[in-house]
Amino acid sequence: MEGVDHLAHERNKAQFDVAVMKAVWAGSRDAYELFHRFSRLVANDPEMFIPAIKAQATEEQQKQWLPLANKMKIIGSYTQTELGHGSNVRGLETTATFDPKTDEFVLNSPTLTATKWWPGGLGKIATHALAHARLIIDDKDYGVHGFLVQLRSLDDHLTLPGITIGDIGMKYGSGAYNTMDNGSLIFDHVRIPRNQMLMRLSQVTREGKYVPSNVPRQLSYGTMVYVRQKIVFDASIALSRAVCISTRYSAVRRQFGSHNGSPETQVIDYKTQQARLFPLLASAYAIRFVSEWLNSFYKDLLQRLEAKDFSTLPEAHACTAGLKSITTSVAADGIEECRKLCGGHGYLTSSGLPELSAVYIPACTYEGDNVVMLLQVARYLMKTISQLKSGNKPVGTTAYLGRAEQLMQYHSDVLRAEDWLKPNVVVEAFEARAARMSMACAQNLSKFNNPEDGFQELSADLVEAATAHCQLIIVSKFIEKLQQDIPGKGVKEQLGVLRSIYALFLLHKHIGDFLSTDCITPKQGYLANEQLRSLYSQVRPNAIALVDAFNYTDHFLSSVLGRYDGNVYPKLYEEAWKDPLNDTSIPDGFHEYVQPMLKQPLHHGRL
Ligand SMILES: CCCCC/C=C\C/C=C\C/C=C\C/C=C\CCCC(=O)SCCNC(=O)CCNC(=O)[C@H](O)C(C)(C)COP(=O)(O)OP(=O)(O)OC[C@H]1O[C@@H](n2cnc3c(N)ncnc32)[C@H](O)[C@@H]1OP(=O)(O)O
Ligand SMILES: Cc1cc2nc3c(=O)[nH]c(=O)nc-3n(C[C@H](O)[C@H](O)[C@H](O)COP(=O)(O)OP(=O)(O)OC[C@H]3O[C@@H](n4cnc5c(N)ncnc54)[C@H](O)[C@@H]3O)c2cc1C
Repeated sequence: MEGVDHLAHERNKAQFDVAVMKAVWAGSRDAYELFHRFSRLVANDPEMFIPAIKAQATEEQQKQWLPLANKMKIIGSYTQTELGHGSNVRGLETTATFDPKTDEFVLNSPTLTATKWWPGGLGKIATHALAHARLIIDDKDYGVHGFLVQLRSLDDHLTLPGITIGDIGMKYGSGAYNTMDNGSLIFDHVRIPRNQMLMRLSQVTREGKYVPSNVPRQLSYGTMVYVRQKIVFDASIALSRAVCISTRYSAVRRQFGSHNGSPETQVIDYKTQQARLFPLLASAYAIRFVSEWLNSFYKDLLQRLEAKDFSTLPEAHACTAGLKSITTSVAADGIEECRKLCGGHGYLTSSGLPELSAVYIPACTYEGDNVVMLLQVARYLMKTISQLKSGNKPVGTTAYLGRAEQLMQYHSDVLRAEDWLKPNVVVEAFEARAARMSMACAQNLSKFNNPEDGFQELSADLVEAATAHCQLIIVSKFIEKLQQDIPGKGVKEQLGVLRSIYALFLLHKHIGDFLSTDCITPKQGYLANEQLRSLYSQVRPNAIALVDAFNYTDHFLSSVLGRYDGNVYPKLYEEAWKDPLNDTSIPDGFHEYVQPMLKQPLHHGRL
């Protein structure tokens, strides 16, 4: 019935202050501004064009271009990827050749594979591109740099001479990503003034002299680092949306278990449902907290860069690349799991889950393919280990590698299931697993004469070691979050349950790593799983309140299964009748195509 809260009985079970949990989830205000930018972003993506100008343009260039971009007087596209290269930025083929006679750069797409391909906004709407091209001066190739190129007239929006632009066509399913005009672009000797090369990091003088950057060349990749840390926050939004829908529906849905006319069992009470759903609930909170930490780490990096302090740049790259990879994979797989947790109705568009999945899953690819990103983390870990011998003391997220020798001797001292609730016990196990996996890779790498051959040969193991490292970061940041002062009845306790679920679920899922590295015994692994089951029972009465704390409106969730009031069946039915197919009883085409078949005379009893 309208106006009745069908989940009130669930909400009354909450053992914590939901208002406080809402505040803990919301975290810093800018997270929500970001979210609203994200919802605009899928329709357009000036959000990369502007950060890129800030990162790569001189003050003077920023003064010229930022006001135009901020006021949408020009619409920009971050135009880096090509038909033939996306991951390998240093392999991009578009050229920007300096012409000293006219003090211009000539942009050209020398091959088909040099066609710019995928940039958001490029297909129909962008008037300007921040195009990444190989700087060529006197036939010398100086590598990839950024250039501002006008693509379309600001009067009639027609493409300018030498510019061929198109949309790259429909993408995965009918998802909302098809509202994004990812485009293609071919340059045919397009001339731009020299001052439209972004020259904050390196310059080209009027005489055509190349002035190399006096800061790490990787700063030119700064926008990607910025977006990757944003994407981690985005993963917490996407996963929490799906978890909210599937948790509420799991409390509404009843199937089997009726005795003597009693109501059937709520599917949320099945242990298998809990074992699939509650780790995702815990992961949503874990990703949110690690995104908060990463954002503050990134802001600290920016301050350091202002002071020409590049000391945390390598770690920032490794953390943004690795956490982007891990969290988008967890979120994408989690959204699909949430669809399955809703049974048949999860496959309806009106559940909101197919659309969420279709829009979200490219996050595993854009801003860096997830495997390529983990390989970057692996490079960083191997480099960190190689420097141990020279006495280099790792700090920050690799500090545990400074204790590698000790961790190589580690054996968990867990005796009882509840020992796994102790944060230090969990962190030690995760540190030992990550350290041993990385040390084993380093050990194997040392057997190769050519380190690059070794890296390629061992890349699958290296990806697993990088994954273990990133999972350790997320577990550690969840633990650190709970060391903060968090008010509110039962809030910290509930978050503690989620923290333990997150960690022990990972331990159970990756039990092979923990056993093969001899960090824990099979018995200790068994106790962890025992503890996990007990934790699910502790979350159960709070599940609805924990997803209410995401504070999502029904409009935002756009899901009949995830409605706040749990009034699912009438709304499912109502939603179905909105389908145009139900405007008529007899479907189009029946009389032309189906009825003649039905009317065919029977021959000897056969059609
Ligand atoms: C924008 C969002 C704003 C807010 C919006 C709201 C919410 C946001 C949420 C989500 C966003 C939503 C939607 C976004 C939608 C679409 C956006 C997608 C747009 C794109 O999709 S846009 C193209 C992205 N396309 C890539 O993502 C290419 C990936 N490919 C690379 O990134 C490089 O190709 C790499 C790194 C693989 C190899 O690069 P390479 O060959 O040059 O380097 P190499 O491996 O040789 O390493 C040499 C030394 O450089 C260091 N190093 C490398 N990279 C560094 C970095 N970034 N910072 C610092 N150091 C770095 C290494 O660690 C090493 O260090 P060392 O020497 O010490 O070992
Ligand atoms: C929805 C969407 C929006 C996008 N928006 C933009 C945008 O606005 N601007 C822009 O410039 N680009 C954009 N892109 C492009 C995106 O950044 C690239 O697709 C992404 O970086 C992956 O590169 P790729 O396509 O070359 O993948 P590839 O690298 O070709 O990946 C193919 C396979 O090769 C593997 N692989 C590649 N290299 C290695 C290696 N060294 N070792 C092991 N395995 C490897 C990968 O893991 C993957 O399995 C967008 C893409 C999508 C899907």
